[in-house]
Amino acid sequence: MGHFEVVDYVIFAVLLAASVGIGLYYALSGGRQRTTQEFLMADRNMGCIPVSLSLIASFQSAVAIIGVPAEIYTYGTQYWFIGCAYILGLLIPAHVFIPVFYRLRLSSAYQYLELRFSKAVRICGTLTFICQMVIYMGVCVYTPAFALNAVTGFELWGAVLATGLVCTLYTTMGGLKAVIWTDVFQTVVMFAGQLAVIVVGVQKTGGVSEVWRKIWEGDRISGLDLNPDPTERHTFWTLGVGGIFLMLSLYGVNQAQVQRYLSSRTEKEAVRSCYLVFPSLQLALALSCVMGLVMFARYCDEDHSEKPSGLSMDAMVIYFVMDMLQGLPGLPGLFVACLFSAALSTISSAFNSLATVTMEDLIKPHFPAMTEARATLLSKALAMSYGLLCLAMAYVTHLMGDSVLQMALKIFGILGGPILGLFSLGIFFPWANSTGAVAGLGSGLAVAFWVAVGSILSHTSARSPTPECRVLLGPDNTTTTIHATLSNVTLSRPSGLKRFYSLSYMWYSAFNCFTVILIGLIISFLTGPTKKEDVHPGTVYPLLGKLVCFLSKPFKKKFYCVTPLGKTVKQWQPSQQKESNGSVLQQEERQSQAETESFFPAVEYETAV
Ligand SMILES: CC(C)(CO)[C@@H](O)C(=O)NCCC(=O)O
Ligand code: NA
Repeated sequence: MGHFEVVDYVIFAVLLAASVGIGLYYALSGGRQRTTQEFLMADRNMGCIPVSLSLIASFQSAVAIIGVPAEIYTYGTQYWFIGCAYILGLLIPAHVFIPVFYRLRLSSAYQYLELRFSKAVRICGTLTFICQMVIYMGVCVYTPAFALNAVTGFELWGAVLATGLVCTLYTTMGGLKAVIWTDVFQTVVMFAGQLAVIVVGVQKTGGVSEVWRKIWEGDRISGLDLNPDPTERHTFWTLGVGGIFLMLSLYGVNQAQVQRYLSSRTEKEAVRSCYLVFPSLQLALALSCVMGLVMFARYCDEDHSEKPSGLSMDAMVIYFVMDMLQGLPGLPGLFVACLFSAALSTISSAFNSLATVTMEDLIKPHFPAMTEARATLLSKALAMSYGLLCLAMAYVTHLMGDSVLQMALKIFGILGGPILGLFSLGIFFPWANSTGAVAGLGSGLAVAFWVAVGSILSHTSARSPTPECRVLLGPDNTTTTIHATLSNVTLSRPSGLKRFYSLSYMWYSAFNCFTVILIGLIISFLTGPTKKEDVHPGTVYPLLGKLVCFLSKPFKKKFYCVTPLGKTVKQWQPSQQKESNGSVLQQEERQSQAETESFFPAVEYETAV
């Protein structure tokens, strides 16, 4: 099993070489990466197409390429309903988070936390983000190397090292421009590899109708599961509603994505790129779900005995791919390139965003006099050290033993959920104060770890039955017996604290986000809520104001704690002055604008940038 021919190695080598080539190109062209503006922000001059492809690439790694088919193969197509969460999960970032962040002209999303709350909140947020991305990176580097090694004997740590080093090289040389343009190229390779497996797989399994018949008879197409039980692992509610919060934490407030929005030429271009993510992300989801279905059709009526035993479901996906692509020179290489493209594009985004927050949030504030040359050099050194750290994290992942998809989504929920809560507290609740924010984040993280560790220790993490496909395809009476036994198992539910621990991991983002908001608001009201005039202009999205705008005027005024965004901020943006000059402003807005301007302490951030 798993013979690579010369052409396969060539394709893989071309991928790595092209990525390094793009890095080299941006190291030598443009401003030659001599300013942090270029290295970390791509000169704020990107168009929407590369940005949108780069946005999908950030969180679509080999984890999704291997993990989603494994999920579909084992549990059926219920996971596909996460596609419903993409609608609000992208509309809200496009119309709430992007306007707030873009108009403040930030470099790092965490600058927002200082403007809205205080330096302490900013540092707490940054540290949480660093933990999240470093742990996630470990999973990303490890996954393709591990899966390939299990099936093909591809050297495990060699592959980990190659990924880590190549990625560090082009990220360090070419900055965000190289990261975005390699993402574009790598996303195309990723789609091509998945498509190749599906086309060849369908052909070898007997054509589309045969594949469909097997999937249908094997009961792999899941209906809409509307079970409201929050401990049920995957239902429409956990995926379609819980998934929205997962998407918000990734596409709304994650630095890797915010940095791409901020690198866009205009705010409109940033919003457009967010919209363009929708079809591509649906395509990515569909490709990996279909791959899982084809894998099912391929193996459901086959004897499993010839397969290597002890392979995890994730490794089984690679086994399937190699099984399909053997004897078609170049295609195994294309798939390996697909896996590593997905991984590289994610890891490079992580390196660059980590270098950015470390520089902008942890180092620069303490050394305001640092020269641009030194800051850029230091950013490069940071990108490189995170590269080495990620190799170490790959080893930690090696010691865990969850399915990789579940592991990645849990990390997003446990650490990303509280970060989402922190930003939401600032953006939607003008009363929240700095003490409340720190307390909220702290308790959010504590509860998140409590539930996560509790679920590991009590082994009650909600699990659906895992039927072997062979069994389901057996004679009718066998099928019914098995179903009966399985539903009995599902009926006995844990109680008390155990039930709390068995909360579906798809709810982690939402649950942890709400903990932060709730505790944050309680503590804020106890310690004295922030007064309207103390809120930094442009940092609050008047959600409540918009919701009650049909009510009476005094009521409306009460809820508009901060000037509606946009108009005000454009006023003090010298570069955008022309745009707002022409617009006719309402009396009320003009009034609050004057009010707002007087509260701007000459906007240090503007002058710094
Ligand atoms: C981020 C989502 C959930 C968006 O569908 C998806 O890309 C996914 O499941 N990602 C898993 C993490 C990863 O691929 O690294
Ligand atoms: Na990726």
